[in-house]
Amino acid sequence: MTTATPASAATATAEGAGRATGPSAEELDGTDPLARFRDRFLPADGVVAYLDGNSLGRPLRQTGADFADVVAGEWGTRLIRSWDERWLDLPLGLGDRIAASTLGAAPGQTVVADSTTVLLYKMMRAAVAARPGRTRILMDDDNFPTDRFIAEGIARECGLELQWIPVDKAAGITIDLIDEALTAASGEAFGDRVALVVLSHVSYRSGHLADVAAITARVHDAGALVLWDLCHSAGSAPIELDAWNVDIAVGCTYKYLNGGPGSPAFAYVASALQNELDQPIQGWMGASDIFAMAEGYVPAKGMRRFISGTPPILGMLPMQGMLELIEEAGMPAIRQKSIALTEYTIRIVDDLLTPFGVQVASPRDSGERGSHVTIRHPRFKAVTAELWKRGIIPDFRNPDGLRLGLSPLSTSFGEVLVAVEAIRDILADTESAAEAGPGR
Ligand SMILES: Cc1ncc(COP(=O)(O)O)c(C=O)c1O
Ligand SMILES: Nc1ccccc1C(=O)C[C@H](N)C(=O)O
Repeated sequence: MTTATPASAATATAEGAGRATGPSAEELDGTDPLARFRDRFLPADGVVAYLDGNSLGRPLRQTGADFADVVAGEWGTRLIRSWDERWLDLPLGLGDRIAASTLGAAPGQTVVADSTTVLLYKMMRAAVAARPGRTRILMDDDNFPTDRFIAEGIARECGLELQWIPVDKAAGITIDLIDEALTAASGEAFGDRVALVVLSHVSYRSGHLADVAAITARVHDAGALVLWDLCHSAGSAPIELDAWNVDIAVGCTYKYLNGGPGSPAFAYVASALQNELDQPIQGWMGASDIFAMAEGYVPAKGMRRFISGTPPILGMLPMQGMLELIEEAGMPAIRQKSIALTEYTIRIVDDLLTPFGVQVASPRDSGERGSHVTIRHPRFKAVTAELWKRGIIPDFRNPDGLRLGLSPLSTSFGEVLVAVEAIRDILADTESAAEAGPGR
């Protein structure tokens, strides 16, 4: 790694923001077929560039009015009657809508409920119980903390072993890694100790996009179930859960589905598997006859059984507005814009930041990349703090990763340029790291 002097950095600047090697941000914004959608989001005072939609998507302009309508109407006027008229069916109806527009899944396999964490718990517990006699959960060691922590807890609770799959930082989760892990978990037959494999479609750290179809097929060769975490792909990358033969998937709705802070998550269970899975938080809303007030729990047939208690109806509102935008734009165009944004980001990072020793941690092949680009530098914790002061909002992930989250419907190429130029300026200005700022 070579660290440039400010003088060589200035040379990079003089070359311009990638203009030598491709179209400028202005040109890209000018020809962006999805540019019109940006105006549908609420402007944020003092924010110059918002590059954290992979953590919290922006609200739509219409969201405030949508809330006011529901407070006055469905809640304020229809009151308790709204449960029968709409709300009881909303977790499944909205699930079907997310499934159709973003998950490549037929109706009746997706539900909206709980937080991602709670759904991960319910689904992992149900899955391991459906493979009795198998004693291992496999998970990549770079998975998001909540996934890892939930698996640790379930392993302890159920007397199972948690086998970590060591992720190759350069290549992400590959079929070879899965093969090796399943082979290591073989007794009489390939992978026969494994009950469940849990992986993320897009890595929260590096942005690697996993080959879900191929990996799922290999897990099935071992007779195990697979659970995919779709938090970083739902709404930004193509997903074909039915065609890929996925068993179970869970994802959050506050990133690229713009559901707002704490909006409920979704879970998908392939129809053939649904009645085989018994989830551990057996509340009345997932029972076969909700209002029977029965003595004992009998799970509902189908996806309703994965609901536990009263669903957070208000938290489901903003994502409904966002789904309209997604349906209007279509996932193929959204993916195209996502690729254009990440390609542009990598191009100008190469141009402007490589002279400072910045490295691109995300894959360079668009086919292997989700919708954020992670760049690395030892001083990025302090740089992120300074960016936030200037109204430029990416995020920082320990130990040295700065993530540039690119939301296809709300992010402009101009925002990326402003952010990367600011990173260059801060790196040029600061000699040493200041241990401060938002770090997680
Ligand atoms: C891959 C992944 N899983 C899970 C979560 C979060 O779970 P929860 O929505 O319960 O906080 C996140 C982000 O917060 C994530 O990136
Ligand atoms: N839900 C949050 C609440 C507070 C701060 C961050 C988050 C995130 O979503 C983090 C994200 N999952 C990540 O990939 O780091």
